[in-house]
Order: sequence, then structure tokens, then C-alpha cells
Amino acid sequence: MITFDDTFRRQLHDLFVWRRDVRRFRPDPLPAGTLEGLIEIACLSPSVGLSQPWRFVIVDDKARRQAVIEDFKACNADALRSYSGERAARYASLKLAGLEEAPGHLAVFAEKATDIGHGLGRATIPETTEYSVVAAICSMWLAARAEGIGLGWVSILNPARMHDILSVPETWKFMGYLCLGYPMAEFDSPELERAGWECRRATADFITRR
Ligand SMILES: Cc1cc2c(cc1C)N(C[C@H](O)[C@H](O)[C@H](O)COP(=O)(O)O)c1[nH]c(=O)[nH]c(=O)c1N2
Repeated sequence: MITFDDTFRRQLHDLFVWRRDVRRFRPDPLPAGTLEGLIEIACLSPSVGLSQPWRFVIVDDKARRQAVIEDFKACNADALRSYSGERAARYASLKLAGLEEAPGHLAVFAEKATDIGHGLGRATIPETTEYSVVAAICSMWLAARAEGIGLGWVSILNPARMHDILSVPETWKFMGYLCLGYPMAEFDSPELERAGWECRRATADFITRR
């Protein structure tokens, strides 16, 4: 039997506190096999019916990376137009992806048509497939941070374009595009909070009793 002691629990708590969404990366490359190792950990995550619906695409090709960057720029410009006044100025000042600097690019999809798991748990709530993939990304996020590697989740992208750029099957649903690399700096608070976009609320605000 494996048990975890107080020292581990304290360190685990620090890991939760110091995990960040990272957009500012140092240019240093990641050691060979880093992404594969993180994917290995992600695959230990829970999944509905043990369906393991996560699909990872390591994007090394320069032209495909550039196409993703161009799509981000277009989507981010559209997003900026949805704000006005002071909010728009603030949005424009945010750095919302580290696509140009990050040495590691990883696109993550959910295989909606998988037979693995024989449909268990998915009939009433089909979105459990996507939930499972999000669980895997969160595991990877923490595992990366434990290795001193920053992960930034980019969702300001057009899912249909991601399919075209990455040539993946129709049944794969785009879940997110992850930038990975060594962070420029470490923080214990979200960048959006530090930039004055939004602040974390008290935990009690999210709890209701019935
Ligand atoms: C599903 C999803 C999608 C996105 C994000 C997160 C998640 C969960 N986040 C990161 C998000 O802004 C960040 O998690 C919060 O601001 C909290 O900061 P920390 O993750 O605690 O550093 C994010 N950040 C960003 O700069 N560009 C983006 O496109 C996205 N997209």
C-alpha cells in the first residue's frame, strides 16, 4: 500500500498554488521526450467508462505552427472587437498566448466516436467524453509544473481551422492547444489577476448548501 505523508501533502498544496497558465516562455528547448512523458502522465487520468478519449497531436511542423499562430491572431482580433471602451483597451494589453516563443506545441482532441469503454457512462451525458479530456489536460498541467515546465492553454482558436491545419479525423473534437516550455518567471497568482482583468473570488462564493 502506498501512503502520502505531510511533507508530500504540503508540496502538493504548493503545486496547486504555484501552477500557472503560462504565456511567457524562455526560448530554451525542452529535453527530448518531455512531451511524451507528460502525455504518459495525462493518460493516467480518469475517463468515462475508461474510454481514454484523449488524442494528442505534437505539432513540430513549422508551417502548421505558423498557421496556428495566424489563426490565433485572427481570433484574438475578433475577440477584441467584442469589447469596447476601457475593457477593450485592457483586453488589447493582455498577452493571451505564448505560441511564438513556446518550444512545445500540443493540440488536444476528444475522440467522440471511440468504442473504447463500450459507451459506459456516456449515454445520459455525452459531454463526459470532453470532461475526461479536460481531466487529462489538468493532470498534465500539474505534472508539467512539478518539472518546472510551464503550460499555457490557448482556446482563442477556430476549431474548424485546427482540423484543417492538423489534418485530424472528423470525429475528433478540438479541446485546446497547449504551449509548453520553461516559464520566464514563477508566480503564485494568475496573470489575469495581476493584469487587473479579473480577480479570484472567495471560495465561499462557490458553495451552496441544500
Ligand atoms: C478551458 C481553458 C481555456 C483557456 C484557459 C484556461 C482554461 C481552463 N486560459 C487560462 C486561464 O486564463 C487561466 O487558467 C486563468 O486566468 C487562471 O490563471 P492560472 O491558470 O491560475 O494561472 C487561457 N489563457 C489565455 O491566456 N488564453 C486562452 O486562450 C486561454 N484559454
